[in-house]
Amino acid sequence: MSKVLVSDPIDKAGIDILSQVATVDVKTGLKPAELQEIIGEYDALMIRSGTRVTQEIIEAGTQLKIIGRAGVGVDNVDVAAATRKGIVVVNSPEGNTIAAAEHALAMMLSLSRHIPDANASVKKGEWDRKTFVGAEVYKKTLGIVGLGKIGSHVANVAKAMGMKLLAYDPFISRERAEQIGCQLVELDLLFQQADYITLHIPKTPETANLINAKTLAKMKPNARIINCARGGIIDEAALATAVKEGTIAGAALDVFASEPLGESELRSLGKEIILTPHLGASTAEAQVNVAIDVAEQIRDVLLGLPARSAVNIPGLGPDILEELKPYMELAETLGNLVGQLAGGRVETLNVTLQGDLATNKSQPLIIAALKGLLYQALRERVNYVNANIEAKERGIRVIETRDASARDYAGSLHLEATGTLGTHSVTGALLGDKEIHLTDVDGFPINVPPSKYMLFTLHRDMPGIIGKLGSLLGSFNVNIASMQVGRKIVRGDAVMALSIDDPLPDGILEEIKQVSGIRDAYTVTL
Ligand SMILES: NC(=O)c1ccc[n+]([C@@H]2O[C@H](COP(=O)([O-])OP(=O)(O)OC[C@H]3O[C@@H](n4cnc5c(N)ncnc54)[C@H](O)[C@@H]3O)[C@@H](O)[C@H]2O)c1
Ligand SMILES: O=C(O)CC[C@@H](O)C(=O)O
Repeated sequence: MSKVLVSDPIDKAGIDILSQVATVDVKTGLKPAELQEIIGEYDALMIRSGTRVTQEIIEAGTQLKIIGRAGVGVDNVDVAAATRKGIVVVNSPEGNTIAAAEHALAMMLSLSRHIPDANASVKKGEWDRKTFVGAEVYKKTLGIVGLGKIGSHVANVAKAMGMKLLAYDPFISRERAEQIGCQLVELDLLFQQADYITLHIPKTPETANLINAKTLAKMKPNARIINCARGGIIDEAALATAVKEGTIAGAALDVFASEPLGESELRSLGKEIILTPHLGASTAEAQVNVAIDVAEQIRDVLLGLPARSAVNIPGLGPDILEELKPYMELAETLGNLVGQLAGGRVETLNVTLQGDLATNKSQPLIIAALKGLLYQALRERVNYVNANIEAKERGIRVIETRDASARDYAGSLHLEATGTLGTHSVTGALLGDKEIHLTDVDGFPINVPPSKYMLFTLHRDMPGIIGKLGSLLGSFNVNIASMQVGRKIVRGDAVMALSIDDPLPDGILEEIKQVSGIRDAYTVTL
């Protein structure tokens, strides 16, 4: 049975799902060295933001197949190191969207009405109504930096509260922003005009210290900043100075450059600053959502299925996966088959999406085809994560073609592999949207479902050849489950595809090649 380590507090709903397929150890609060010491025993690691999965941890995770982040941000995982080792990294892109958006809105209102300090004052026995006079958000301008999932929900609620919305997000269209009720503006204008600025962007080299002494100086003296996104987007020292000097009116931070927050000037400031300990995702609902979302993906990967929100498998979102999953299996089978027919070292793989498939996303199919192609060389070490990298390292050139006019089947996939021993091609389609069929081998039309053990011959279409081959296989006690001949012209060249019950015994392939009329023979295991 597989073993899963859960190293941060995760809702029981997730643990229950993992327990269906694995032994689950929950060990929270491990020091990096302790995690490094034990990670080698585990097939999967499930974390929240508390565990840092560094390159050292990944190197020590010799059995690791998947790292599941119960949340959005994977900045506490060395994704590049995981990718190099073929470890899938999954997250829950939407499970805590509402929780994080509501936390940002709560921060905005708390800042405006000084709720945390007023509450603390009453609890101390005071009744001070003068110090805590606030400001309304109604008719004020909210500047949203990052109009993704969380930013959009914040916009919807803020609009209902009567706020005017400005947004800065270079990756979304003006139309999309307008749909959400936001005016898309340049960052400087947002800084100059907003009464409230809320950050909903990832931390990247472009966004690190986006809020600094220079940008703070552009803001209005009544401006308040909310950061429930990522620490390090705000220069904390510059922010503390700006609040102390009245350059801006206040800030509410849920995330910090270094967590847990250590010694910080921010702690010494008054009601203008609100600090929470990375609570954006901490609602009962969000924790159930992210735990289930990620645990299901870990379960699937441990069962050999693809994950729906893998961050290191390019182009494979949940919607795409749902649609393309059967075709990915087709691509992988064809890749495995053509790799074995080609033998030797494959140098070029031509991937043609035919018929209805021509309008689909090709990247997941190419990855699956490469995974199949490299299986003979790498076995279980190749997966959807590292197939691309492994292919590049082996110098395999991938050429993608689309041919919507190919209409033999509604949608089919054609792979052609050229290598040191020549060129071979296979085509396959899905029958009834599910069942894989080989529809062409080396240009000869056939229609057979692939089976675990197969034998292909290239031969001259002439009387007696099938009988000779049958007798030869019989003499080696090889049972033929099915057989089909594909030919283009009568008595010309032909391909025979045989499904056999067991692998061919050693030496028989050479004897098959000696049969008069048989030009070549290939045995494959799928
Ligand atoms: N505090 C918490 O507990 C908590 C919880 C959930 C998410 N988060 C964080 O919130 C942030 C937003 O999450 P999301 O789910 O909305 O992500 P998302 O991917 O849906 O949205 C991010 C948006 O930022 C935009 N963006 C990227 N670079 C930008 C740049 N340089 N300038 C402006 N916009 C840029 C993107 O185009 C995208 O629209 C992430 O950093 C995430 O890790 C924090
Ligand atoms: O695990 C958490 O509580 C924080 C999650 C949050 O930062 C995220 O990126 O999803």
